Amino acid sequence: MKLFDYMEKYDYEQVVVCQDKNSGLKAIIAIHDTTLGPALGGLRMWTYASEEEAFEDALRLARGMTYKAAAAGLNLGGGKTVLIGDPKKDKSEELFRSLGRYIEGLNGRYITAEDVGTNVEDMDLIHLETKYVTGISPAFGSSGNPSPVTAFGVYKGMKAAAKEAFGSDSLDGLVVAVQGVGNVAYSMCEYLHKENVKLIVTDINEENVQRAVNDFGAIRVSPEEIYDVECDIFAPCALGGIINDNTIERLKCKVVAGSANNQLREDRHGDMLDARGMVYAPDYVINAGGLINVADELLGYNPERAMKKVEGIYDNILRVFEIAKRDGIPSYQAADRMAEERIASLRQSRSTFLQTERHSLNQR
Ligand SMILES: NC(=O)c1ccc[n+]([C@@H]2O[C@H](COP(=O)([O-])OP(=O)(O)OC[C@H]3O[C@@H](n4cnc5c(N)ncnc54)[C@H](O)[C@@H]3O)[C@@H](O)[C@H]2O)c1
Ligand SMILES: CC(C)C[C@H](N)C(=O)O
Repeated sequence: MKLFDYMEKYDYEQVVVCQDKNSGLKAIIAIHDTTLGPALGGLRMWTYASEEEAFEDALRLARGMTYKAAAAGLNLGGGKTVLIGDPKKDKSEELFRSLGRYIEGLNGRYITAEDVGTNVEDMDLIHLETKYVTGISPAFGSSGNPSPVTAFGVYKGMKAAAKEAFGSDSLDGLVVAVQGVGNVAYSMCEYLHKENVKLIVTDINEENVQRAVNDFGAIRVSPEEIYDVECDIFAPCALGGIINDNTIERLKCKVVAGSANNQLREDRHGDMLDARGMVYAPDYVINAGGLINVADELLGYNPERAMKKVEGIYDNILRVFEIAKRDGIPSYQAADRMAEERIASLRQSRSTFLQTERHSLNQR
């Protein structure tokens, strides 16, 4: 990847490469766009096969956060951090504190939170070095683990997608195939199980599969089989890029709705879903619950207020389908349009000069 070409193509503001030999820190903080506010996005810890893969992931995920915040109506920009390492073996206090110092150095341009491979304890370590971290322990007045709230939003968004596809938002009796039953999907399955959904699950982590089988009577399949099962809704809840040339032909569902970020490997895969008459609930609209929840910390965290906003994902998903029909475009494009229009209109209004301390003549 040619870094500057890629940054210019999607108009990224900044990429920070963090290295600390002592703690083993190798991390990339990508800030995509801060028109709407500070870039808020999670910290992913993953065993990337190459540095290039890590850069690509950070950049793609950061841009996704810009769109997620804009579409959710939040006053936040988009950013993300990837930390190269194995979350099962490579975590240490020094590692997260070292990263915390880099985040502090950005002076609030970027605020972090949990993502795949990180948890509340990791955020608490980062918090020892910087206030620019959300999703820390509730004892600090924070919102804690965002995953159950993300799950609630995905559940609500899935109901909206069912309404579009089947004419009713009841999920009772439907079959949902879930790829990856980790933090978000486990809580999502709880909601689905209560609504009498038949669950088919897969995961590369045997413990997680077993938990879903035991707790929700889910049927297990292998990670490869999940694309071939007969189901009403396919819920991608693991990693990105899984809607692609190899998988679309195999899917036997009417709806794709899940928590994973960057589900479409390329935009054209959204066109392919549309051409096959499938209802796709755009990833960053349906999975915004965790972001909405941690963003509420910036106002002084109020769980009732946050959950009320997360419920709005139902209407937001319906709004995306409306725009898609109105403009004759696939749903992923409709979501992009909704987000881009909000950023463009606020960019315009922010061009008005506002006096700040920095410009004050009193400073002379
Ligand atoms: N946690 C949040 O609040 C949140 C918010 C928005 C989006 N997301 C996105 O949702 C997805 C899941 O997040 P999470 O926090 O639940 O992560 P997690 O790590 O707890 O869960 C992911 C699960 O997917 C499994 N998995 C990985 N590769 C797989 C494969 N090829 N096949 C089957 N299973 C596989 C993992 O073993 C794990 O159990 C991620 O894409 C994340 O970026 C999470
Ligand atoms: C801010 C966090 C809750 C980010 C979350 N991992 C997401 O992708 O939305």
